[in-house]
Amino acid sequence: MAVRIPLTVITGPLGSGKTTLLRHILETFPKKIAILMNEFGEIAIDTKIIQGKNVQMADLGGGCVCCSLLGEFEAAVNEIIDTVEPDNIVVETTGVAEPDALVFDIQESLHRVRLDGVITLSDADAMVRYPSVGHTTRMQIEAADTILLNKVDLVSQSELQAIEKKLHSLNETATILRTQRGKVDPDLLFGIGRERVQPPPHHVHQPEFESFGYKSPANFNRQCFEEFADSLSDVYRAKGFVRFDEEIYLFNFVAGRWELEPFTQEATELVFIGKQLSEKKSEIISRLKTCEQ
Ligand SMILES: Nc1nc2c(ncn2[C@@H]2O[C@H](COP(=O)(O)OP(=O)(O)OP(=O)(O)O)[C@@H](O)[C@H]2O)c(=O)[nH]1
Repeated sequence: MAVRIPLTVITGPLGSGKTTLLRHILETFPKKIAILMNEFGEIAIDTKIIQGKNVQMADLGGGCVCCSLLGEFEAAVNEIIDTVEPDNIVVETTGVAEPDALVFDIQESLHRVRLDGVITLSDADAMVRYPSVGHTTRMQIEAADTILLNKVDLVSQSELQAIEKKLHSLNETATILRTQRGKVDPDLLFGIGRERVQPPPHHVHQPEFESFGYKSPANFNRQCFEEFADSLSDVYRAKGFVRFDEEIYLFNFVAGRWELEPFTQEATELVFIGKQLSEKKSEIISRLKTCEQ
């Protein structure tokens, strides 16, 4: 029988640092990695962030691999194995995904891969600012073999200890590693050899978040856009690319904190994610449009 290719699932809440971790892995891990991404939102941003880094990618589109895309997922795994023969496969789930159905499906139905491990990112900053752990986040923590307690730069030592205690109470067996911007020795993430068998999931998962996208050929006024970002209180997560004065930046917004990073990309395209967002969509877009020049 052919050797099964190790597959690693990366999960964790919206904006916790999954794509940042992937960028770090691609810079530091010497093996041939193939990446499957499942994004929430109609415009695929993460795929574009990772593209061009000499890696084979497959994008599972804007749905949730945990519920509706299992057939598509299996086909994508088979295709990536046939075309690139990777040493390792990494799946980045959406932040709203509960990984149990995915883990079950990988173990039950995907005979060409072996689930090596589940890595769950935990957002230290969000855990301090929003201490109640929601259902999806709890499922992500429970599924983990390794938990990366990320964004340690944004919280105090005593807060970190309290979060670690909480994580340990939800998952006694996972290894917890503190990270800043996902910087961890990749050898600690691969070769876990998970043995825990996932029972069949029972729930019907309905993401409570909504999203919308916005594309524009315009140049944006930077100061106006920064004021817009400061006022995005109805949105939990926003990401994408924005053009100021002929230069494009990667925009990342998580729970009120935001960053801009110079990035090579074609045009402005942004995704906004939040609860009950459809009610606020037109107001958010009209505020954004005032920054077009
Ligand atoms: N201060 C700080 N910021 C971080 C750290 N890790 C990630 N970030 C920032 O957090 C934001 C979100 O990071 P991403 O890696 O895009 O998060 P994600 O989990 O892939 O997001 P989704 O795919 O939308 O769920 C970006 O602005 C990152 O630069 C960290 O350790 N410290």
